Amino acid sequence: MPVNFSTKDADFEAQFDALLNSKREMDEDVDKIVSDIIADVRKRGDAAVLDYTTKFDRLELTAETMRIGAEELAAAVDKCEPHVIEALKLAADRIEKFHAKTLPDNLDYRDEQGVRLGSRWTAVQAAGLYVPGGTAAYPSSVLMNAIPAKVAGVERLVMVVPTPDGVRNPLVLAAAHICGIDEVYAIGGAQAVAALAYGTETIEPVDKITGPGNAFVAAAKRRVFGQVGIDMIAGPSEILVVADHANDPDWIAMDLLSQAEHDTSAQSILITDDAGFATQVAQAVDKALETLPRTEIAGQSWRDHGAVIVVENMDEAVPLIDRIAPEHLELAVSDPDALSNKVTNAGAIFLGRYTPEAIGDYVAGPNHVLPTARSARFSSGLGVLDFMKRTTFVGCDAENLRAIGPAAVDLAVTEGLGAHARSVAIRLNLPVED
Ligand SMILES: NC(=O)c1ccc[n+]([C@@H]2O[C@H](COP(=O)([O-])OP(=O)(O)OC[C@H]3O[C@@H](n4cnc5c(N)ncnc54)[C@H](O)[C@@H]3O)[C@@H](O)[C@H]2O)c1
Ligand SMILES: N[C@H](CO)Cc1c[nH]c[nH+]1
Ligand SMILES: [Zn+2]
Repeated sequence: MPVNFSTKDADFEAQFDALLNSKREMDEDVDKIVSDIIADVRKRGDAAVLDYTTKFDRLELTAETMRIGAEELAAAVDKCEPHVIEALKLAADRIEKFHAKTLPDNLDYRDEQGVRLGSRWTAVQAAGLYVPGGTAAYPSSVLMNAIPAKVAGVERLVMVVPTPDGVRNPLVLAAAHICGIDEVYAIGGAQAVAALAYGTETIEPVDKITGPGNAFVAAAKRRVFGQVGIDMIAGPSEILVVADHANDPDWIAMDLLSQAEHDTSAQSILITDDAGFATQVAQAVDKALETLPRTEIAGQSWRDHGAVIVVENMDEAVPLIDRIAPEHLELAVSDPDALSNKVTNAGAIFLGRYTPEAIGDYVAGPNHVLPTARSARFSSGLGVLDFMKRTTFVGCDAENLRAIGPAAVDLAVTEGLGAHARSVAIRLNLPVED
């Protein structure tokens, strides 16, 4: 059974803290396994990647066959149902349009002293895109990774995707082809992240690794940060649904299960102001679980990590939402804007009874690669800016260097940095007193 408690309970704070601190992904065992895998890939390169692929994905590859060639990617389009390709293209188009609107502007101006100042955005040169594939194939995650990278102008896109038992999902490959990715490797988990970060004999390292994955992928991204950039920790999925009694319990149950079915470590939470409605939803979840294809995974996630919290009124929900900082926040209430405007920490917000989170997973337009494990307190969903970096520039001439330079000389002297002081003073014929 999921945990079920109310703000009226005397031990509410203790129960809420236990929920916040429950470890769903980053336990020490996972971190140890991942650090060993990364060290091994650094030492043995391709051989280690191939060994772990045999171990975890149960398939024998070679340095040559781990790459999925451009012809296979193109041929995959014909293996998919035309209406599904159309759906993929509709999704791609909407995602592209949304992300294009988020391209940043450069800055170039002269300030009051006439000093030229500005900043300029450029794309990272090579990006590694992690597409999950352990327990389900995620063609949508190909789009969500690749499209912002393309919009940003990344030159080299390298996609990795595990293919357990050697099963290559045609729609994943078709999505790569449609997005114009031509360097794809059939590898996953920590070994793929390590290969992208450090390189192997076959795979050139990248500058930035993005994309979602399970606990092993999330831990590996944490570990390689610094060697490469990462987008964020996009680990096992989460949903927090805030729903009043005016909802259909079956709808809300399915929304909770839509994220539970991703992973046994996924987390679904319901906050409601009606205890009777909470019971109806819990019953509806049990009923829905009988019909779902991934009932084992969804059921385990719901039992082990699910939670139902009853509040006295919806205003009480706001600080709880901010403390949970969910990946997805669904506001199934009559005035979603009123609640939404008060929330600070959430990866993505879904407004109103007719905006199920799943619409954002596929076709809405904003990215579905989102921060999990409370990291929405300080990070955002994947976007164009994740594939770009900002360079600032400054241009002085003799006149405006004379206006602002003496202050720099003074500050350099107080920091005891004589060469700094002199590199400015020498241009202005100023004396320096250390
Ligand atoms: N936060 C987001 O934005 C977002 C988006 C989509 C998916 N997801 C999450 O992505 C995840 C997909 O998980 P998945 O497992 O299906 O695919 P995955 O590709 O993330 O992981 C599969 C890989 O995990 C590694 N692995 C599995 N068991 C291991 C073990 N015992 N030791 C070491 N490595 C091991 C293997 O290398 C395997 O190839 C889910 O948790 C889902 O919730 C998150
Ligand atoms: N809900 C996931 C992000 O947590 C993304 C996804 C992909 N396919 C379906 N859903
Ligand atoms: Zn999903």
